[in-house]
Amino acid sequence: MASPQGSRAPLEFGGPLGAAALMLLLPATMFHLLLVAHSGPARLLGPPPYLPGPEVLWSPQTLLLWLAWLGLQAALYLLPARKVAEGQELKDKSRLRYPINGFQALVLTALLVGLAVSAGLPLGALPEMLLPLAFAATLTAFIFSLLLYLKALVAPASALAPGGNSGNPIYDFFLGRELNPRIWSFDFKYFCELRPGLIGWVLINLALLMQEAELRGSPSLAMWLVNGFQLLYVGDALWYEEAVLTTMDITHDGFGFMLAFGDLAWVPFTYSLQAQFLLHHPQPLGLPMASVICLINAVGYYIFRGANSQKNTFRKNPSDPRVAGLETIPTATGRQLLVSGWWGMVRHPNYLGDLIMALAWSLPCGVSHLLPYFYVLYFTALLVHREARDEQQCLRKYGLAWREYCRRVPYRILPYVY
Ligand SMILES: NC(=O)C1=CN([C@@H]2O[C@H](COP(=O)(O)OP(=O)(O)OC[C@H]3O[C@@H](n4cnc5c(N)ncnc54)[C@H](OP(=O)(O)O)[C@@H]3O)[C@@H](O)[C@H]2O)C=CC1
Ligand SMILES: CC(C)CCC[C@@H](C)[C@H]1CC=C2C3=C(CC[C@@]21C)[C@@]1(C)CC[C@H](O)C[C@@H]1CC3
Repeated sequence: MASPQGSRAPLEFGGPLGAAALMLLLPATMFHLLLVAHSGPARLLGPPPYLPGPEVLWSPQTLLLWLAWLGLQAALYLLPARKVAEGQELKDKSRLRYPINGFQALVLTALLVGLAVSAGLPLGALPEMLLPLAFAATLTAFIFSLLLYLKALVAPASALAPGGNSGNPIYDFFLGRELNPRIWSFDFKYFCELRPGLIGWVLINLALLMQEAELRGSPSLAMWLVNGFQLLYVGDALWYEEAVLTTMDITHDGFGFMLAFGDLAWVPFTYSLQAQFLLHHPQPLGLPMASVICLINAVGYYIFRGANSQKNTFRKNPSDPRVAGLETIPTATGRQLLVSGWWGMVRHPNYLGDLIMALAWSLPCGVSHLLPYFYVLYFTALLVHREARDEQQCLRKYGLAWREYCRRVPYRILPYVY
């Protein structure tokens, strides 16, 4: 039996009360966004146009469709991978192995969807099903988190996450107790983080584009831009899938409601908000403005990819010629911290690039509504909070060396501002 050994870990997210509030607030926000996106006024801060009854939210066919989607992605996950990567060292000094076939899953999904559409599958009908689909995803996330919580009760103490084991059931259910819950080699957290939600997001975007084409004869330039930018982002995440193995979600956070809901429901149904908005609120966009927006996205992507690749290359092999010339700070753990290049500009250059891209995804929606800028606002809050969490973890890991890094690189995300 697992013992609640993590009571020493400081409570995050406002403790049990904060966790309980977030468990209500996050699904409520997601449904609010889905409802207002296709209402006439589309007011982010206004009331929803109506409160959906159970007949709108619940549909056994939609639940089956959602489960079939999860099943398809699980089957693609189990296909032979081009590479099997090792994760970070665990408490018991072992390392888990992960298949690297996410990009392959994206391509195979695209082929299957293409075949199904040419055989008459009405993909353009998907936008009408977003509410019941989001409900099915939320329900699945709740039940799944409950099963994960129960599974952790019989997990060995070495399998538990540093947080998420406070002894308070609400907090632990939210944060997740077990670090890498698996059945045989099937890793639930790694699977959920990158597959059903991320690929589902671009599929929803595509369905919205197709419905716009049905409604108006052809997709608008704004819709093309949003689809293109977000496909690039998802394709990039799956192409560089191995990098997710060093994120705090995989190495530090347990798998509980926060990540299960975030991965399965929040990502596909709220990250597609701009495309949902555009379907119901067409925006004129000329070529000059579209070019400026493409440039903003390109700058964001350049910083995001440059920073992530520089750190990943350095972590894999510090003597790689692409990073060997960079200045570093030694730490007591034997690892080094980069203090020049992208990581000498601010302490989280990858977040800066990500935020610039977030802005580029909203700009095609014009400036008449605040709603499509929800992602920028939410993402800024998420990254500021995430940066603070990472900072605490790095301070614990690297102590004085981290303080020295903060002295030499004083800004966190935005040079000279924050
Ligand atoms: N769209 C979305 O919803 C989200 C997107 N993201 C994106 O995912 C990506 C990964 O983000 P995230 O996991 O938060 O964190 P990072 O990729 O920024 O990783 C942080 C880790 O990098 C290492 N590190 C920090 N500073 C240095 C340095 N100077 N030199 C070398 N190593 C350093 C430390 O780990 P160590 O030393 O152990 O290697 C630290 O814990 C980002 O691009 C982010 O923008 C993240 C969250 C949500
Ligand atoms: C529901 C809450 C508000 C919190 C949910 C957080 C999750 C949505 C995010 C936590 C970390 C994530 C990462 C990504 C997607 C969003 C979640 C799952 C990426 C896969 C996005 C693409 C990047 O290239 C890598 C990211 C890793 C972290």
